[in-house]
Amino acid sequence: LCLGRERFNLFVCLSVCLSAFLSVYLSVCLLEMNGDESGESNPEPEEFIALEDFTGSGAEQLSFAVGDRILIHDQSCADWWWAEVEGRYGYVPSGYLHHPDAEVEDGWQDEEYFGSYGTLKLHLEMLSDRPRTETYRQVILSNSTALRGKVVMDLGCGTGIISLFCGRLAEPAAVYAVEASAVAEHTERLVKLNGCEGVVTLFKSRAEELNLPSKVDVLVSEWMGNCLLFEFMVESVLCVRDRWLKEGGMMWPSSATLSLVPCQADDDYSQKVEFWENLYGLDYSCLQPVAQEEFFSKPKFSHQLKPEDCLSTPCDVITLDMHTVKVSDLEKLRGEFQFTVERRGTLHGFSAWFSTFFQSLDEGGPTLELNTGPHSEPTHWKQTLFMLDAPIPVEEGDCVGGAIILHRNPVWRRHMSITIEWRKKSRNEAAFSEVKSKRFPMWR
Ligand SMILES: N=C(N)NCC[C@H]1O[C@@H](n2cnc3c(N)ncnc32)[C@H](O)[C@@H]1O
Repeated sequence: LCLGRERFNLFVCLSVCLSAFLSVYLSVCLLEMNGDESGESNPEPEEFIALEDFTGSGAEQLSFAVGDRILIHDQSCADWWWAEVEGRYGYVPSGYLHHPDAEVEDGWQDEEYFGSYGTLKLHLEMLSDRPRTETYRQVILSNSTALRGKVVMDLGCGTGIISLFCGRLAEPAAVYAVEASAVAEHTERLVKLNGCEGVVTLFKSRAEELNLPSKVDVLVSEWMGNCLLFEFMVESVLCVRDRWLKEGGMMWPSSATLSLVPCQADDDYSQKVEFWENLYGLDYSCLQPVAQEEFFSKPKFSHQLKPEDCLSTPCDVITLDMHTVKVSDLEKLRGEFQFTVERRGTLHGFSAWFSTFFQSLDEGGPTLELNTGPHSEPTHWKQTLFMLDAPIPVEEGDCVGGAIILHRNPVWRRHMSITIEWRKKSRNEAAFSEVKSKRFPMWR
């Protein structure tokens, strides 16, 4: 009986503890569930990055620019989230936002990027570009004496032509030729075929992952993309500069500028927009806005700007000093401009191009320049055309002011968007028009 009583007491004890545990557990679950529904479970807002500019409509929606940090307070609705941007509250479209921790399979798209350089196609285009290739040859030739005994790195050497110029036209102590794509297989043979194996060492590697025998005196690279920065290979150049260039070492190019000019583009406008006005006697004009969006929402690469289509004297809007510019500077670059229109015409848009400059290793020696603008011998880059949505008639003496903003894509790291802001003041008016702007993704 005694044993029975003890067992009974034990049973009662256990069941009381168990029911206490269950009621605590259930209340915690309920709290958590309730918390999620009312959104109170995450009192801390989550930070997202804006992938695109967004202009909100009405008081309820927030406007923001690509790259802005957006605090999200409530994601209960799928498409519109309650957000805060710099102290302002409102709804934002969730599709425009990217969570910094979300895995992007490969923001650098390296497989696709280096794959594109693994065959001869792009190297043929670059090597066929005489102004480009001859400029680098002249840089090596005019610095051949000063290069004696120096250690040079050729970053992104491709088939190795700049390294071979060094080996054949100068007497450097060593040339480190660095190439990450499959074209490096051919570079090895080219170095031997041209008798440079004694001085040129090939590194088949991404430059950022290099382990070199020594630092270098000169870092030479042909890294420029459309609109100067597209591909953002320049980031690799700056990372290698910071890691492997000796104090006081030389960067070739030493500096780079982006130039801009307001321009006419009659052919582009007539072939892409006016074309729809009267088609075999039929009215297709309702397609003009569709054509505008399809053909003019992105920049036009390889545009051949004719000098007579320039409405003003071009101006340099952005300059990079390759010895001092930082990778973080590349996130957002802004350049202002103020053009005086030099002849009556139609402002269809703006054209951009770049120049690179190569300081001499000799004190006081000549700086060499590769200019890809409309007044120089055409290169494979040609120029980039940014078409506005509506042509603007202009007269001599009118003023076109504004800014160009290069915004690096926070997710797709080889891409950027270029926003052009502009306003016009006719020669007989005192005030400028309101500022208009258009954003051109290149390409994301
Ligand atoms: N726009 C250009 N001038 N592109 C040239 C790019 C050349 O450099 C190579 N390249 C680009 N980035 C890198 C890098 N980080 N490491 C090594 N090679 C590179 C690329 O494979 C191609 O051969």
